[in-house]
Amino acid sequence: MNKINIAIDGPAAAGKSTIAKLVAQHFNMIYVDTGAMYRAITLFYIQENSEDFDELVKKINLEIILKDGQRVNLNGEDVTERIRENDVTEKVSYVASKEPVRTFLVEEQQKLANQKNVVMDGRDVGTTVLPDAELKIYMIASVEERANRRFKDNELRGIKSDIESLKTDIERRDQYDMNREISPLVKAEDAISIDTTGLSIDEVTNKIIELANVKLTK
Ligand SMILES: Nc1ncnc2c1ncn2[C@@H]1O[C@H](COP(=O)(O)OP(=O)(O)O)[C@@H](O)[C@H]1O
Ligand SMILES: Nc1ccn([C@@H]2O[C@H](COP(=O)(O)OP(=O)(O)O)[C@@H](O)[C@H]2O)c(=O)n1
Repeated sequence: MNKINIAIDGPAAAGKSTIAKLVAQHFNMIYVDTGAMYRAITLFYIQENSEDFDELVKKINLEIILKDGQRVNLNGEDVTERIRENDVTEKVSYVASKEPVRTFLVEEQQKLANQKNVVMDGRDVGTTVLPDAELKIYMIASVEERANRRFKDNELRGIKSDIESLKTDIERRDQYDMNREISPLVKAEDAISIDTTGLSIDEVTNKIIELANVKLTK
């Protein structure tokens, strides 16, 4: 069976990471959550309290550990859970819009995928990081559905939130991500759009496995 890369892009809480992990498990592929990398650099930005992004990307020591699910180490400290907290969520779209940050992380992400056999999720994977990915998915869901999903997530993580403010945050980040200058969130021309509103995790996962099998048997 030949090797492929799968790119899954879309707005916050569309279901990208959950489905990407399951697809990667099914095909024994490597799973990369690019959002976690932007969150980690945002945490560093908060810690350093500096707007000098050229300096930040030079100083940061970011380590992505890709086994049994992705762990993220920032300057030697495991921050995999910490980067999900509200202070990071509030700033990540701003930090992710900065050119030095994007150049640095896109290069890191491309290194992770150069052996192929990667399922990578984010906002610009199919357009910028892996434009030659054999399968590209653009995953969406209604704001209502995504706020409800993120609310349940936060409850499980012990993070305080409410549906209305989650809806506002999700719409804010959607707008920020879609309207920024550098590699905005947009559906790649050759991406297949999947609206997961009302679909179960299994239904979405099986759909992508089906699409991937077509590519793998070519
Ligand atoms: N099709 C689906 N139906 C119901 N819940 C889903 C579905 N896909 C994902 N979820 C749940 O929604 C939440 C957000 O999904 P996640 O994969 O983190 O989204 P994203 O990576 O796009 O931000 C998770 O709790 C996940 O279990
Ligand atoms: N490839 C990517 C991934 C994330 N991001 C940014 O990082 C933020 C957090 O990504 P995420 O996937 O962890 O966020 P959720 O969609 O899971 O809430 C997004 O809102 C984007 O602003 C990006 O710019 N490019």
